[in-house]
Amino acid sequence: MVDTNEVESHLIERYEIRRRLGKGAYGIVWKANERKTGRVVALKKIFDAFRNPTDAQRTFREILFLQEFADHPNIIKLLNVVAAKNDKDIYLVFEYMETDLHAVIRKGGILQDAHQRYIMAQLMRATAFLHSGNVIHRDHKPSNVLLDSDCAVKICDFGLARSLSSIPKRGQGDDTSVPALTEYVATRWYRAPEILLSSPHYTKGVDMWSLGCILAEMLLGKPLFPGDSTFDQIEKIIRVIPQPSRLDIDVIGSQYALSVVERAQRKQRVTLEQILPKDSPKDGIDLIKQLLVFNPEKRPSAESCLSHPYVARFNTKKEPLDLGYQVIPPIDDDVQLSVDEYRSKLYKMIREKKAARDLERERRYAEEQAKKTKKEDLNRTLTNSYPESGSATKQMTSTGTAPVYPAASVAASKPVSVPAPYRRSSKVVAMDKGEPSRHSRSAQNLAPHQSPVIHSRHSSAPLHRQNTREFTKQQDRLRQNSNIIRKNSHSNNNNGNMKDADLSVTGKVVGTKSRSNFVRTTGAKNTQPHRSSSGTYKNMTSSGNAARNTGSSHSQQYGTVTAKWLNEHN
Ligand SMILES: Nc1ncnc2c1ncn2[C@@H]1O[C@H](COP(=O)(O)OP(=O)(O)OP(=O)(O)O)[C@@H](O)[C@H]1O
Repeated sequence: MVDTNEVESHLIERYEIRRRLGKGAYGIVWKANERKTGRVVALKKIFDAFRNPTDAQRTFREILFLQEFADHPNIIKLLNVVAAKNDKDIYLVFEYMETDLHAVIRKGGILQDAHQRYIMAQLMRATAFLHSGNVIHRDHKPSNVLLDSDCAVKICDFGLARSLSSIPKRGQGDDTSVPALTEYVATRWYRAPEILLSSPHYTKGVDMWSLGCILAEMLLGKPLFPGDSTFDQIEKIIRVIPQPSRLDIDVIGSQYALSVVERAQRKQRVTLEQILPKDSPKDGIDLIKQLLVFNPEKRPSAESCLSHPYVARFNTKKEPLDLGYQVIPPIDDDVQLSVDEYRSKLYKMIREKKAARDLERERRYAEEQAKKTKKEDLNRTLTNSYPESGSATKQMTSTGTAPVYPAASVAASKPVSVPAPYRRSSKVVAMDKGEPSRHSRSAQNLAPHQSPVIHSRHSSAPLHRQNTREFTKQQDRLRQNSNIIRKNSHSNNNNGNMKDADLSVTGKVVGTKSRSNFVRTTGAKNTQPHRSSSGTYKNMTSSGNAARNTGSSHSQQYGTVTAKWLNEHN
């Protein structure tokens, strides 16, 4: 049973809440139906979105970047933003996805080699798109990789994303004159060494590192570097990756790096091949090795990874890889504004974006209408050029009919064509009608550009499964898994209060006592590092932010190596 008290009445009027999908550090996500259209959506309620400047900044970033990157098929689409009446909470309406990569990996035995490659290819494409806008996601991890039954990937959770345009780069200006590049509180297991070592320089390489960890996790079936403290994390990394040279260490510009790395090097080394399953694909291991190198400058870009043999087969080149401009946030990321400023800037940005979108829709509609009219006129002209059809000259003069501009809402309801293999929504409709083609695909036997199907959520599609017995088993497993995940999620989250201890088995961390101090309790995922609700860059000099930390040294527990830590451990 869904506790609809958690959702305000003006939302209930628009959305029928079906069930809870997950609960993250910042809110709850439900599956819902938009009453007007019947469309299935995911409704995320961000509790107290403007509780303090740090949370307000996170909310601002999440919405800003989601809006900027909405046009990529591998990035979750934000359909709507609805403010709560209390002016505190905020509701984000997303397209719905069935599960996430963390849940699928944890279940085990579901992803075949082709699925893994296809997932990586999509992650690379999404990341290349973000990077083309000069933005880093900074929180790539399996639970932020949403999946559907076609194995289509959409990355979510942009709360930590950051534009590089506002980040000082080496050699530009005096490092002491810019705000300290501060603690980075993303999930520890996927965190690049330079972040762990408090480098003041962030590059797109931080995302590439996380992608290497995700690929290794898919092959291994569990996290590659499940560090239980910052130093343990560094140690686990250093014993596996190639030894960094002095230059590699210097490159990240961290004053702690050399001593910490030297200390970590005392641990017995182990190779990736020894850790990963024996039947791991060679090209997959090669890609991981390229991504998991100490020096961020030596990691390949997302775009160049798409030519790597591990993913090249799934590089469809159908959707844009280049945003075409750099995203420069209207607010400097290094300056923290007041809660009210963030709120009013956010609402203004949403209004402006909406107006721009409506205009763009009208423009596109007008363009289509003009094309249609031209085509019709041409047809008429051709028909009339036969003697019995009348005068061609007469027809020619009728071209150029002024397009009719429809209301934006009408234009908005026009279907958007999405290139294969991302035509999930149209395929879902087709499947109900018994479309045979895509679902008879075996994961091993794919032609270039074909997507492997994980499972179908439509039990009424037997046609597609006749010659894919093993696949059917997988599909059932995933479906069951999905049900278990959702069920457990529901039963475990029976109290909608973010402040109560809770565990969602969708693999999301859920809040305990307060959002600034939350822990996982049991299970593999539960030992994952915690994220502070501040979840963003935090100025180390800011006492306000420090106060939100967990009491002990937050940076030691979740963030980066500090001078204090070094003193205590050397
Ligand atoms: N569009 C969606 N469709 C289906 N499920 C979703 C969708 N968005 C989120 N979820 C589910 O809800 C979970 C929490 O979502 P999300 O990561 O956005 O929340 P969060 O509070 O920012 O999480 P975190 O604790 O990682 O910061 C996801 O892991 C996923 O299982």
